[in-house]
Amino acid sequence: MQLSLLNQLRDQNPVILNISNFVTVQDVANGLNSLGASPIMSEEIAEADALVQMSGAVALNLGAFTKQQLAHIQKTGELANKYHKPLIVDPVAIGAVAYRREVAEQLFQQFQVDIIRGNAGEIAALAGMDWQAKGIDAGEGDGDKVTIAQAAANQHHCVVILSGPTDIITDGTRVVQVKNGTPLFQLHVGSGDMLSSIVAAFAAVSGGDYFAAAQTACLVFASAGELVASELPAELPGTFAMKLIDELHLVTVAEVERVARFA
Ligand SMILES: Nc1ncnc2c1ncn2[C@@H]1O[C@H](COP(=O)(O)OP(=O)(O)OP(=O)(O)O)[C@@H](O)[C@H]1O
Ligand SMILES: Cc1ncsc1CCO
Ligand SMILES: [Mg+2]
Repeated sequence: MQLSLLNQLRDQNPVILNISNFVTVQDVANGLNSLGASPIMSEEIAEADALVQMSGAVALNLGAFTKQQLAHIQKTGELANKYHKPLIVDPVAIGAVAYRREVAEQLFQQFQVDIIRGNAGEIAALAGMDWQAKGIDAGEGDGDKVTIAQAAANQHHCVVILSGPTDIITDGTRVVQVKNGTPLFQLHVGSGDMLSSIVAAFAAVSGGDYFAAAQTACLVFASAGELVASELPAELPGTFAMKLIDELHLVTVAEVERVARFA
């Protein structure tokens, strides 16, 4: 685990270009900003070239797009490849909506993604494995999640993060499991979207080691949430979300090391 990447991220303050969804865009921007990166969002294809060039990494969220926005998403992914910027995709709800899955598969033929971050329902869909996803949620399935994540990584030639109570990070061969977190994450819509953009921020400072970036991002984010939850007097989703933003700013390498549980 390369926790020194957290300090590098804060020192370098990389610009992270996000095509977000309209539901969680502000959480994504504030999560990145609070952690120590510099978010920029865009909905205009005419500025895509300039924005990709100035960015340290690009995060594409497939949460809620129109056909026009899809053209923008595709162009931005192609530009990330052209300018050799780390490219992260969050394939929201592709396990539940066939149209989204087809769109995602078409996009993955237009550009090479470096890291895909999704829940079990989304990653199972990518791997072509049986799973009952439910809307944006992971849903139910009895397949082995490590096998599913490895299959998705091998099929898409990238690092895959299958997030949930345990985050599984794999490049198809190597596997790391981050066991930190809190069920409160599930009570805040956009926890996954925040994680995906934070993965991009770590990728920006990783020197091309996307497996290390993905692990460290998962550990820092889940540990921050766990630290917040441990101080709350009850299950308070609104307070959790607010304090998570605070904790992303405050959390230190030493604090993450103290609570870290991974294998
Ligand atoms: N039951 C849980 N216990 C501990 N941590 C959890 C739990 N569920 C999710 N997490 C954490 O929540 C974060 C987001 O992952 P999750 O799999 O919920 O994303 P998601 O389903 O895409 O969320 P959304 O689409 O609602 O934003 C990760 O850091 C993950 O470790
Ligand atoms: C609720 C919701 N619907 C489309 S995107 C989104 C936020 C989670 O990505
Ligand atoms: Mg999600």
